Amino acid sequence: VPFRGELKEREEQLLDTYEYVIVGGGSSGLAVANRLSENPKHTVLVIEAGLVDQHEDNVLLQRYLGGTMGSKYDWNVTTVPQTHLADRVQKLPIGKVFGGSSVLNGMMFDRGSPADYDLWEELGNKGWNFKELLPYFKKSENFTIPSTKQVEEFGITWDPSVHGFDGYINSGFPNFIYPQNKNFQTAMNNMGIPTSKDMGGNALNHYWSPNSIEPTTQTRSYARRYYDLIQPRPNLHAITSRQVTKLLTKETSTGIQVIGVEFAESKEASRKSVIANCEVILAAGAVHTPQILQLSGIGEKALLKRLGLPVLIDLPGVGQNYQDHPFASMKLNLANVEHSPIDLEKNATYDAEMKALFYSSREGPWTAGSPNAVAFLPFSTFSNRSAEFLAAYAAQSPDAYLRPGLDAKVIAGHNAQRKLLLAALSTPKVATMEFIFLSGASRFIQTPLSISLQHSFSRGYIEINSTDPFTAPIIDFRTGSNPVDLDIYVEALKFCRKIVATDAIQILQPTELAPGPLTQTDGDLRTFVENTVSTMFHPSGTASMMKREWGGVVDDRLKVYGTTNLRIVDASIQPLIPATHLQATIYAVAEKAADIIKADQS
Ligand SMILES: Cc1cc2nc3c(=O)[nH]c(=O)nc-3n(C[C@H](O)[C@H](O)[C@H](O)COP(=O)(O)OP(=O)(O)OC[C@H]3O[C@@H](n4cnc5c(N)ncnc54)[C@H](O)[C@@H]3O)c2cc1C
Repeated sequence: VPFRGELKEREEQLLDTYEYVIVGGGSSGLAVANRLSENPKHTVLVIEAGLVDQHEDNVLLQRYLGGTMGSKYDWNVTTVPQTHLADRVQKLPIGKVFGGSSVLNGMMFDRGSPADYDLWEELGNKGWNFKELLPYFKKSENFTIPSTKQVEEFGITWDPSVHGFDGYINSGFPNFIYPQNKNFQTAMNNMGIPTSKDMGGNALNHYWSPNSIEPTTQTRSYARRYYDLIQPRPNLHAITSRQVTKLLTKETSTGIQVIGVEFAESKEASRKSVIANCEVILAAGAVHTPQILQLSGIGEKALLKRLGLPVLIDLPGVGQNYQDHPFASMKLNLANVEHSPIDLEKNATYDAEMKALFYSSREGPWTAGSPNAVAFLPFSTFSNRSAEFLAAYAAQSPDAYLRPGLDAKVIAGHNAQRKLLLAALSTPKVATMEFIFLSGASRFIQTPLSISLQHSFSRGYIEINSTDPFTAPIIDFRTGSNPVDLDIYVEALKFCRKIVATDAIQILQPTELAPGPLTQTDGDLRTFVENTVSTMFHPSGTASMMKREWGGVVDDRLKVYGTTNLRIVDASIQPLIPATHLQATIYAVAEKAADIIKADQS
């Protein structure tokens, strides 16, 4: 697909000034760039640090899902050793490529429950609730209804009123779904857990999760479509392989004005700059947006002073409130399944046959890879000790397990979050854990039944440790720093065993490989969790939309406090991570952000 905006190769081809300069051509950045450049009078520049993908198989095909992690399209960053996870260092794949993490992601395309987004409004952000986000979920989406065969075989249902049908990102089910996914649904239903008609308006209990997949080619549908599919727009420019190194600012009577950005091709290359007449928009993702702010003198005063940076705006919340969905797995061998994705790796003849099938008809296992069978369960659904665990959180003092030395404002914000979370998690309206049946997905390990805590009380951070923009910031998830978080995994693992014990799964002849039959006590299961939990790749929350006195970084117009014209539109702004995979929410937020920016301009 040819580029429809103008992709520039050299700085000399850029204009000196643009109306809008967007930092980061990732999932949110390309969506916002598209919408802002709809007005031909508005010149828009996207600056992206990474390369442009070449439609390689490991980018486009579900068969090779996960194959870009660790590649040249990944920032390849790691955390500091995680104290509460047996001191393990964690890899954090994030996209360094035009399209950002949407190029790398696992293609699950779902939403949180309405109550998840309503929490954002309850935190004081007017207009940020599910009802007001729904039109933007729809605007970003082009949903393909399931085939008659899938409806008949799997009983997939859907609600057209919650989907969009002409947005840029395709969503739908792959042409092939492994039959054993149905066993997971039956197991859930037999345990009294219903199947949601459609996760779009009710992402709770068991549901069939769509993928971000293009229906005709059965390939990845990703943020590049916001760029590739538009008619030529001479007012939309993009430059890649250029890293923004800092914001250029000036003080005005109404606050700090960001007049442009500085960028460079490499650490050694000379710094270039470009001017923004209207606004600079940060879309660099939850790791790099706080890094850019801190490098530019916007962040916690003590940090900036320690590094000898000017303190333009003392905003202690920058880089704090890091949230993710930590992830653990029970591994199973299923002796009685016809096929699982691991067979593609193990059996070259079978793989070749399935490849031929894919290229002749876009059918078969090469179209599958991303999970479709999931359950997002409220706490009391999977544990009869939910009240006890929530009481344990409630009994903690607000700062008990936060990072030592945190600013009082950030602690106050966390306290506000925990009060809302404690109320929400005691209802059936918000999920505490995701359970994913990966027999139809993972091609690397034997069928995992994965679990992921959706609303950790632990909080991590992103913090520069150098004034060199080419040095990665410190990434500390602080997973499990609140011990109750890890205790909940033990409950979830025990529930996994109940799922496995159902007739619907027993018929598949499962053998538990990990944690394994010898790991039975709560203490041993907890040790297993500490030794195996990793990230689900959902960094968020590090420049949160919250009140300034709560450590917020942006207001509900997504404007950075203390600035006149700096917005943030990426995963950093989510004050509380919703119980879902993040991409659909990222696109919806970006669509809404574009409308906010347009409205404030006129
Ligand atoms: C491996 C993986 C699997 C995932 N699986 C799923 C899934 O199955 N389903 C789902 O819903 N979500 C999934 N996610 C999460 C989802 O893809 C992300 O939450 C989302 O894409 C983040 O969007 P963003 O706009 O915040 O950041 P990104 O899309 O990461 O965009 C940020 C962009 O900014 C660029 N950038 C950063 N710093 C600079 C700088 N200084 N100068 C210029 N450019 C810069 C980056 O290179 C990048 O292109 C996954 C993510 C990963 C990494």
